Amino acid sequence: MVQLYECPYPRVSPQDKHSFAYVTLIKRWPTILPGVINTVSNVNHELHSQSSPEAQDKLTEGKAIISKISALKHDMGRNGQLVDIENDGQGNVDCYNRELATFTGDQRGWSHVNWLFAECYLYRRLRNFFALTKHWRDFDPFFPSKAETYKSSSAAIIHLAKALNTLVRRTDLSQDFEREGSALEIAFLEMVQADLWGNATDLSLLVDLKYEDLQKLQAVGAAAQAEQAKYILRNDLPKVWEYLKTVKDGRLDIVMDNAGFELYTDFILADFLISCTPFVKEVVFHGKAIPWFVSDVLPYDFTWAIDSLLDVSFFASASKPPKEGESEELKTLATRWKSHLSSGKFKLSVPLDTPLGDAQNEEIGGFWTTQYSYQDLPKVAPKLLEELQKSDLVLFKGDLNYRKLVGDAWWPTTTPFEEALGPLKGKITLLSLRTNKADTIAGLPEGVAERLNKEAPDWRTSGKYAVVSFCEKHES
Ligand SMILES: O=P(O)(O)OC[C@H]1O[C@](O)(CO)[C@@H](O)[C@@H]1O
Repeated sequence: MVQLYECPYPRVSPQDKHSFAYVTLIKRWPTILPGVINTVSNVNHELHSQSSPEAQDKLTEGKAIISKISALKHDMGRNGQLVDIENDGQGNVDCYNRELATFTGDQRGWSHVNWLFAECYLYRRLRNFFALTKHWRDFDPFFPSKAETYKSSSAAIIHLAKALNTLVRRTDLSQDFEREGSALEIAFLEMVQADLWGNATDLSLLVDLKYEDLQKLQAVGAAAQAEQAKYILRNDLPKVWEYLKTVKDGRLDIVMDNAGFELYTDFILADFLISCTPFVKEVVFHGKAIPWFVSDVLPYDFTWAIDSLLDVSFFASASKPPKEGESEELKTLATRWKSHLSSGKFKLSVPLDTPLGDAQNEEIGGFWTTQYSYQDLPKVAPKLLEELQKSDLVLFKGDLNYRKLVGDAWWPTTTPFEEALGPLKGKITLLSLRTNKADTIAGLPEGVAERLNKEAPDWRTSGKYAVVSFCEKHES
């Protein structure tokens, strides 16, 4: 077995009752799992009225999925042990089972196990229940909620479409970009911040999200951005800008997080860099192979997000539907993105029509749904590393990616971010855009954690604060 990186600090676990891991175990998973049961039950309900043998077969399988999920939830609640994942032919089973075998006694119980491992295992286990069936293999139980939240984001979507289309129409934008405070620099900062705060819309956290909350989270526009900049606890964007100015016609990779609005902001940033700057000529997007942490991007979500912008009926039923002319803005944007896809300027790292679960069988598409921290990426996924090394900048979106970058450990908060990357440090040029939704954090200036512990005790997990962390590749 590969020798994994040994973190000098303990990994977060629900054993610590003050941790967000504990809150997840006792409150969040017990909400997410019944949500999946509901979605399956709704489909089952429809099937009851259909008499075909196929429908009846599907119904029987649906009932079996529901009982497996209920048993899993029950196990969690009584500190049962994590059990081996059954082989379903979809990859990554061995890596989970191998690591699980190294946990002894208490370590294997839901209340004690390493949190990062347990969460990844949970989504792989859920996938297993569907993958083992004939009729539910392509079913994403989180799709309805992803689609609903995307629709509710119409106001911010329209705002950003107008803003980007205006920038793309400007012919003078990249003139004089070397100058401090140039128009291009200001636009860049705005687009990156939209992408950063796009990560605040996370369905796994916002299970009871109300429409008004969503609007607040998605506040966009220069004034809102300036206001929100106060909440960025470490901000490497000036360094990123200096670095980007040295890149010409480069490649950006985005290790995506959530579908819907966050994905939309990823597209916005990617398109801005391609259409308005000389720095980037292609963007490679990396998604997940299986339904993951509720709202992560699957191959289907990727194209669906663009197609929905072209489907006038989709946003027509939103609480803030597009006004006159605004559908045209969405159409202009989506048509440009489609042409980026056909010209190869936008690329998904796996074929666009990859069925659910299939990408798990390969290192490039499957690594993101393993349990591994990215500190172990060089050892565990050397081919993926080689691929990422072709990129001028690898952008990691969101909280889970951040947790994996720093191994989800209790680092002292002032530990340099580079150091927390362990063996990944210096292997690729990377930028992490993360709104804080879990305890682990590194790279903060002295005194920040102490101040916030008094002023805003939930600063590590509320999603209101953020960190923007950059680390350059060292030539070897
Ligand atoms: O979508 P993101 O930003 O990766 O966040 C995922 C969320 O789920 C968690 O993993 C907890 O379940 C947190 O780390 C985070 O709040």
